[in-house]
Amino acid sequence: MMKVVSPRTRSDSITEKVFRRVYSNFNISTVEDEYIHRQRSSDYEKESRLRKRGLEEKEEVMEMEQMGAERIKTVLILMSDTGGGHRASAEAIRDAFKIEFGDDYRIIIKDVWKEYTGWPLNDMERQYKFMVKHVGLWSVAFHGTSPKWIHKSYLSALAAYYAKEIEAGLMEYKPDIIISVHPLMQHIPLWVMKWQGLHKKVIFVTVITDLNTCHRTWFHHGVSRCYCPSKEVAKRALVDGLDDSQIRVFGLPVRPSFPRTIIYKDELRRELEIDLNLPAVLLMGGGEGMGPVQKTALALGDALYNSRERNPIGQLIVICGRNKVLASALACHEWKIPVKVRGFETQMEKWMGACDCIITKAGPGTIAEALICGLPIILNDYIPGQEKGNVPYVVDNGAGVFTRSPKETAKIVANWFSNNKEELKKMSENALKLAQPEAVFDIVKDIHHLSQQQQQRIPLFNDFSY
Ligand SMILES: CCCCC/C=C\C/C=C\CCCCCCCC(=O)OC[C@H](CO[C@@H]1O[C@H](CO)[C@H](O)[C@H](O)[C@H]1O)OC(=O)CCCCCCC/C=C\C/C=C\CCCCC
Ligand SMILES: O=c1ccn([C@@H]2O[C@H](COP(=O)(O)OP(=O)(O)O)[C@@H](O)[C@H]2O)c(=O)[nH]1
Repeated sequence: MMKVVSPRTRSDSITEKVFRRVYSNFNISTVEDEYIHRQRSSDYEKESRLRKRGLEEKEEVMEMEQMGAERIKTVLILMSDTGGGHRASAEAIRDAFKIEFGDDYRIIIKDVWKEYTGWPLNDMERQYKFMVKHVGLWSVAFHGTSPKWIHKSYLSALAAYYAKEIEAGLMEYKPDIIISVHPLMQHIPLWVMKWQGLHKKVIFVTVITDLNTCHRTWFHHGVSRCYCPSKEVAKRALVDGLDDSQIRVFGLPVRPSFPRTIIYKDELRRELEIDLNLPAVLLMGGGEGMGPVQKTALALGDALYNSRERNPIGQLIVICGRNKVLASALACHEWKIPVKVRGFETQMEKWMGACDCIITKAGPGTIAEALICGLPIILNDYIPGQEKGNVPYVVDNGAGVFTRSPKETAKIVANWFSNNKEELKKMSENALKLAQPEAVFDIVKDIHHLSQQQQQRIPLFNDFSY
């Protein structure tokens, strides 16, 4: 069913603009029609090209295939700084590729939305921050966009509107492999690739960075692989219609510096100038320093001080991430116990390795890292929707507890550091059992395997297609 609109009827409304873009790009009315049309014509062109070339060219292809085996592959990782977790996972994948395959892969981490598109896609960070501050609003947006028809129509309109810009972004990097580590980076690039006839040549995989109650936009049927961090997420992927063959469960990708750093607590404490003898609690709130960090720090300042004996029973490290207001408020406070207040840290494995337990909102990245370091976790907050399921993931596996009360949190830590060291030890063991330190290596090895299979099927696409 084609609906062609005459240019004379065009107005400046957003809807019209979207359709105008679609028509002017492809001279066709609907997105679905566009797929079919583009696909058919590209298949037809491909077939006739192959027929024309004949045997002579087959030999040429074989020669190029041998050269291609040595060609450096380009991997484009799509992420957005909505929270700190997506970037951390992207960096983890980049570092693991480097460790496993040296210079065989060129890794580019990009927020293509920010660099190549306009509003609202290029402004997601700011809008997301606003929404999660007003949790009710985020909850409505998260659950309201869960039905497929809602998010698909919204995202397809954006894809059509920004098709040229995103195409330009892809052309600039000419990726052999695209890895999305963000829930909103499946549909649009896959549509654009389909329009270009690249979807069979470029490997597209999704690496999910939510541990349990993730948004349905993560599950796109057109991906070669959907890497799920847990069985719970894999079940959701199956229910959403992904095929078993697309799903792999390796764990959430954590920067290799976590599993590969040999941790000597004393050495780390010396390096970070932390007291060697007092137990230490790490307090944080994701990359943005979210959640009840300030109130909890103050409550810990009281609870970890033994006023009868006039000495501290523990020490506190607060990592405020990018929250400068929080960092300066805490730095001004007068503490009775040893306290370190830090901003955004790039070597989180060292801070975690130097501490005995952690208090954090239920961010999946921080949870996965803390598990690798064997840190018992007190979860003190979660973002509705994607982080809600992380609470039972930790608590039901005996790796931590959940409480929203800063006083209760401080009491638990004081208890762990004085009378209840056994519980702390048990939880640390459970955390290590739940940890998946090899996940990121398993993921990159599987992608490498996919890439080798692809090369056998469609040799050297990069030399023909871009
Ligand atoms: C019927 C009522 C619907 C009302 C909504 C109307 C319009 C859309 C407005 C908002 C879109 C809301 C998007 C919801 C889908 C989000 C999927 C999701 O899980 O997002 C999570 C990420 C953040 O990542 C998480 O961060 C956590 C920590 O902070 C943690 O680390 C976790 O692991 C991470 O997964 O959220 C986003 O990226 C949201 C960006 C939302 C930007 C909102 C502003 C709109 C701007 C652009 C719109 C672009 C796309 C919207 C697509 C809508 C369809 C899904
Ligand atoms: O100063 C900081 C604070 C946080 N992080 C990292 O940011 C990520 C936070 O991800 P998470 O999923 O926990 O929460 P988000 O920030 O996405 O809400 C984790 O990898 C943290 O180690 C970091 O590198 N430095």
